[in-house]
Amino acid sequence: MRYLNKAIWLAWRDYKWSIVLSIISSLLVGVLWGANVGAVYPFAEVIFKGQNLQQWIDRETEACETAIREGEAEVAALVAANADDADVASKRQEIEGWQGRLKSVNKTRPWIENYAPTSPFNTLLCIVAFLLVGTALKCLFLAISTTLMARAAFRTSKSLQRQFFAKMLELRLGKVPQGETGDSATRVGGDINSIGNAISILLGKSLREPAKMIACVALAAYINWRLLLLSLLVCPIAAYLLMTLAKSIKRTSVRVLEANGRVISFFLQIHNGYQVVKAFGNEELENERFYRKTEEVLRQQMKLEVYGSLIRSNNELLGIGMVCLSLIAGGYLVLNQATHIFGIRLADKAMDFGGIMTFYASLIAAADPIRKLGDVFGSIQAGIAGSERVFSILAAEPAIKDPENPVPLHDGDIHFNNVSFRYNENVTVLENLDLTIRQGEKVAIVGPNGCGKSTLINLLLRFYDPDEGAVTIGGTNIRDAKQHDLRRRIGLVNQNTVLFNDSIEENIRYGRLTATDEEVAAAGKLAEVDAFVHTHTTHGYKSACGELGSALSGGQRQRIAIARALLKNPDIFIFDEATSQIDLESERQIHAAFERCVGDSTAILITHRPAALELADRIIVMNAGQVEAIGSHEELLKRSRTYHELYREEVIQDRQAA
Ligand SMILES: Nc1ncnc2c1ncn2[C@@H]1O[C@H](COP(=O)(O)OP(=O)(O)OP(=O)(O)O)[C@@H](O)[C@H]1O
Repeated sequence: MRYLNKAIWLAWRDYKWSIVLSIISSLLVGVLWGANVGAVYPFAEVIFKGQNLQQWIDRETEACETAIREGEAEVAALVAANADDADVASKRQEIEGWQGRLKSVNKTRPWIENYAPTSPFNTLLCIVAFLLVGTALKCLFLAISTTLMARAAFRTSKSLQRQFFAKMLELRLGKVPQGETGDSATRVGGDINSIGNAISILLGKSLREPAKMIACVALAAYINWRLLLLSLLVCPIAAYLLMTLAKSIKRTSVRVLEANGRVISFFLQIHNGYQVVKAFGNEELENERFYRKTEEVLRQQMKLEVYGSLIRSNNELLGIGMVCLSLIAGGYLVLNQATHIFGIRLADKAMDFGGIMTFYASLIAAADPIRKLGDVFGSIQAGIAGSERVFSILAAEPAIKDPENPVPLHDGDIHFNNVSFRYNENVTVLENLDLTIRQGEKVAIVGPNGCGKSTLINLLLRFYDPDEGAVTIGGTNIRDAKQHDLRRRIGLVNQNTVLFNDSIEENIRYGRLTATDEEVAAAGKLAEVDAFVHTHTTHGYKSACGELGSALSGGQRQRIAIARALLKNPDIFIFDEATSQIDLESERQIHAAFERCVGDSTAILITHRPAALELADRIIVMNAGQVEAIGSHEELLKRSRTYHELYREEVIQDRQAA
């Protein structure tokens, strides 16, 4: 509940007035509900007996006065006969009951005499009009209450979604476990919606229905509080069952959310990797796996349904239990015109027909909100479960943070200073690595697969922080600068080029959102996007790239990525080459584009390709997380065994490809 309270506090902070007005409207709904039930009394007492209100008040006054007179006579007789004190006190209490009743009748009398209609039929019309107006007003306040609360709840859940999105971007850096995509998708979708739903129910229905219930219970208490207490005897048992079920509902709600996350993760994985599934003919297997995952959701959802129906039954039985107890006891009192059952006083004075009918009506009317509250339990528990999952993410500290007092970065050489790094405890990826890349220099980094080349770039971009050592630019540790200040200087074209599902033009503009159409076109031209955009696409730069750039080839995607990085006008250009996706002609075009685009910037090229090595002033050979050798192509062929091997393999591959 602690986390759901946080969500409620957020709603309160931002939408106070909506909530206040909604709560006032809810309370008015309750009052009007009780008032409508109160109309049963005049129906039973006045209309059924064919009287008007004036006749009724006269009859009431006479009945009270007679009862008081007879009671006082009985008390006098009891005192004279030296009867038991308790009997005398009990009789006196009864007289006080009638006196109280007479007092209220006398208070009402002027109103009835001045304003009430004189014929029974007109009295009936007035009661019907009161019912109609009361119900119309109740509907109006209900609409106001639900609309205002929905506004506050939905806006809060949208704001939570925005916070979650920003947090997700913040948290995706560094060595924190990232969780499954589907799980995050479930949190930002289903979980946050369940929070909104719970806020709306907690501050709406959960106040409105009890308000209705309280109004009815208050009316019942006014008529006969002792009988009401007797009716409420079933409440503790029902409350205990409710608490037990609430715990189970919360636990199961968490399981439903988690299982749903797994279904979505699996769906996304197969959705993206469908070609592999098809190519290996594993459709049956994946259908079977998906079936099992959805079965798990179904199992938990069915459990939730059973708990929900148990809560509804519990509440319904509570309502009917209250009514049954009062039916038996109240029926006995009225039929026997008694005030005691088994020697226990249950009424101040003998109850009349109208009184007991209104009492029953108010208990039945109180049972309806109790039944409705049965439905809200599941939603509130789902909201509690959802809020725990969402707020635990919102409260998480990012692994990569800006320093409290950031210093500005200046252009200059890049130093990897005795850097060691591991993604997990067991495997060291970079070990005591020292490397300097001079400002404006073009270097190529080569090395066998998995030797840590991309990791080096990840550290330079501060996607991770080194475990030991430091990365500096122009003598400043990049950890002392703002992340934005660092990354705005770097243009990245990485191995798995990610394009968004937008036009080619907009994907290029992503490098600098303020770039004009002309600047975008110029970057496209320089990066050789022009070479395919006019011949291979239907709408030129306006053509869509497809989801993750799926409508384009690997080489085309990389050229768009180069144009995008170029538009940023970076000080440092990083090009992590995905050689496997690209044929020799595309590779040539990409290298030409790269050479033209880099200009005076520092350029780091991660490649295996012999052709690309010609673009570099120096070649850095990495092996097993360390710099093994640095030099020109000719020097390295002589000095570095690793380089020699790599070069030979690539040249053979190129020959075969040609
Ligand atoms: N996010 C990660 N979590 C855990 N281990 C990782 C992660 N990324 C890379 N590694 C591991 O770190 C090592 C270095 O990976 P890196 O991507 O830096 O190699 P690389 O030299 O760029 O390889 P390639 O030439 O194949 O791209 C590999 O053993 C890899 O399995």
